[in-house]
Amino acid sequence: MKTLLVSAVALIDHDGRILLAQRPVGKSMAGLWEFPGGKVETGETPEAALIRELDEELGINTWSSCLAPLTFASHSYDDFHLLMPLFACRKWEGTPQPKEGQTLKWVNVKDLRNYPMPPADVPLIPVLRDWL
Ligand SMILES: Nc1nc2c([nH]c(=O)n2[C@@H]2O[C@H](COP(=O)(O)OP(=O)(O)OP(=O)(O)O)[C@@H](O)[C@H]2O)c(=O)[nH]1
Repeated sequence: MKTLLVSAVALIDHDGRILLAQRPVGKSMAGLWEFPGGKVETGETPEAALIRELDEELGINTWSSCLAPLTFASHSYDDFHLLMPLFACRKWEGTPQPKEGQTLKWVNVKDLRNYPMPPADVPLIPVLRDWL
């Protein structure tokens, strides 16, 4: 099975809330809440992929030095294996906007489990809770 490398980030605001994006209708796993990010392209570092995706999806800018490695997901879906580093980021430029039809929501860490997430993300929730 193919391993897909996806880079994702927990953006953390001044109140310690995390930004979740709801996958739009028409995509796989529509309606589920996920961390901003996306596929790492050939020749790209996970950090560069994330900086690019944050610009494309949310219209914000950040820097490699502001991306702290936090944890990762490793999960087999039916047709691929997902390997997803999760970074934490507290510093960016601009205000996140839903540029790709997503719904955005700032969520308190203790409320994360009320937002249905892709199966790969579920084990990440306690890590965030312990870490924040
Ligand atoms: N960005 C992001 N992707 C995730 C998370 N959890 C998770 O399983 N994924 C999966 O990782 C892949 C991310 O790729 P992507 O974001 O570039 O792809 P996409 O929205 O176009 O989805 P697609 O595969 O349906 O075309 C998707 O298959 C997505 O379902 C998460 O928390 N954040």
